[in-house]
Amino acid sequence: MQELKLEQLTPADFAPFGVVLDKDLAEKRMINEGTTERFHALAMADTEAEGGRTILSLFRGQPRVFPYRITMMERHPLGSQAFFPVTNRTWIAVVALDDDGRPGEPRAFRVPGNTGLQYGRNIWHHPLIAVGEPSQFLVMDREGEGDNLEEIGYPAPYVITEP
Ligand SMILES: NC(=O)N[C@@H](O)C(=O)O
Ligand code: NI
Repeated sequence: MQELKLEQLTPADFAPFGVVLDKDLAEKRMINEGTTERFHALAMADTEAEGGRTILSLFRGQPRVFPYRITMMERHPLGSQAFFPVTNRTWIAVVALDDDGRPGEPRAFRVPGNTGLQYGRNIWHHPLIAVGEPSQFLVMDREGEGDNLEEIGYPAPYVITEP
């Protein structure tokens, strides 16, 4: 079993996999007579393939138990998937580039509780990894026809020793 080290998240490091949803990276607009700051267009959903449409859901993830084994990855061939934490708690994202139709070497990022991520369409990622306590996330992804979930196991598991 190979140890998967947690990396600090940077937009550049995450760029091959998707977009970091961070208000400080967004265009800020003052609206509503100056009473509201609009952090505009953190991401653009990519959900229209094969007649899909964008939906917004709420996930409540139970915390994973560590050491946590990464034994599989998934991807959504027809749409992007964005997670934004509602409960301000650090979480973990595990992603991988494609290697001839299978997930390549995974990378694990520690994500601050005030930061979200959008996985690009067809990007390998591990299902939600909540840490410490049940954690809620707004999730923007695709509803529609077609098979939008592909899951593949790793021949040998990776392990995240501690969050
Ligand atoms: N299954 C589901 O809706 N969630 C996963 O895609 C995930 O990435 O957590
Ligand atoms: Ni997913």
